[in-house]
Amino acid sequence: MPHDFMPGLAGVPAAKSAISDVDGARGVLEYRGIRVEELCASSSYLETAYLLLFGHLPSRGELSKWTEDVTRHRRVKFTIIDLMKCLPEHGHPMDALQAAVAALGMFYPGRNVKDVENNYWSAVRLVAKLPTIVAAWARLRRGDEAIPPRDDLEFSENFLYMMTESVPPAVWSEVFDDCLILHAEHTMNASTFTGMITASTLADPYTVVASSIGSLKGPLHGGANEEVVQMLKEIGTPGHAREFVVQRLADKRKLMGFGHRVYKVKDPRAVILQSLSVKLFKACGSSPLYDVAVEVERAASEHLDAKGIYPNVDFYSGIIYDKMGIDVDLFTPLFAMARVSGWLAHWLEQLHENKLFRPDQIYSGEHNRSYVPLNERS
Ligand SMILES: CC(=O)SCCNC(=O)CCNC(=O)[C@H](O)C(C)(C)COP(=O)(O)OP(=O)(O)OC[C@H]1O[C@@H](n2cnc3c(N)ncnc32)[C@H](O)[C@@H]1OP(=O)(O)O
Ligand SMILES: O=C([O-])CC(=O)C(=O)O
Repeated sequence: MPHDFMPGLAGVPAAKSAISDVDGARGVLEYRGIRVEELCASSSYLETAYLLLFGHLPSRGELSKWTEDVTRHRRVKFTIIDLMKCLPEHGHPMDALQAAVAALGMFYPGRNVKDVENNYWSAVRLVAKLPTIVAAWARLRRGDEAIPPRDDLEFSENFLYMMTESVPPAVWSEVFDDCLILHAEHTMNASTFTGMITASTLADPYTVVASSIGSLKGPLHGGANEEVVQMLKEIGTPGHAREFVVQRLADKRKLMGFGHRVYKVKDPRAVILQSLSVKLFKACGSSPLYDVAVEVERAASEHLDAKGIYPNVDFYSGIIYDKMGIDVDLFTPLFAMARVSGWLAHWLEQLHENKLFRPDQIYSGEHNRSYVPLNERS
């Protein structure tokens, strides 16, 4: 049967899902029907992860069990830390994260994905351990020891503590937790789709998440948050922003952190992240990067608004992380440790009615050619 070819599968539904929804024309993002603005105002990352994974807001008892389960599984085995110590310290943190997550799967039973109880514990472990791995790598590569998690600290507070060995100011944890909520899920994006393809073979969840991490790394997807801050640093001052934007577009190069396959207005997450950065600056002083970013957005709007290209989730997030002193190449791992709940939600959803992903192709090569022996080839 002939099919229309849609490059990048643009607009082609690849799954039915009740996890999240994007209205790209109005700039609305909902998780399980609840707008992200409301979740940032009232929920926590861990509660939102539960909502994504299990489909409903937890009762008090469910939330306390989930929080306790995740908290008790934050530690990673010393052999994982030893493995990370063997990786080259100049390597990209996304590669270290991918390797560590793939290795995690060798320690835990995950192969029988029909075992619902085991799937629950796999989700607990992955949500719990990714931050520990990210923070451990941030320290190990500088020659410092990894800091073990503290059970008395909440999820985001504990992550920032493991990065620095000091308990962060409350506003940092609040802002960071909202960042995690905003990065937790986003319908059929490339890394989620990658994970679903892997999951469709009934591979274990560690392998699913490791493959999603690989996909998130690329600069057209999660890797853009790192490139945005590099771009803002290169621009240097707000006064240079307009000239930079004009030149970049004249060179037919993309502005990082702008544009989206689905949103044709400013990404609602960029709107919230921008206000979160202002909240952070009120508490601990501004960032020159923010002033540059605002000018880039203003200059870009003169050229890109007409094409429906606006800031996406990656545009303002890095400014927040940079202000917290987090290294630029760790920004995409932060994205991954939030998105793991979305990846796993799609994994669990797909297991209910799994069908192996095996799309078709349109062959554009030749047929019936003869093999030419090596000594007869020109
Ligand atoms: C978490 C996330 O994944 S959010 C996305 C993060 N990625 C980035 O920020 C990287 C920069 N942005 C992009 O590369 C793109 O906007 C994408 C890949 C995100 C989505 O784009 P697609 O739907 O594939 O559209 P595509 O890349 O084909 O662009 C369509 C047109 O808009 C232009 N365009 C898209 N994004 C940008 C941009 N950031 N800057 C300038 N022009 C752009 C393209 O040049 C193209 O123009 P043309 O029609 O004149 O050739
Ligand atoms: O939906 C997409 O294509 C990319 C994105 O914004 C995300 O994954 O958060």
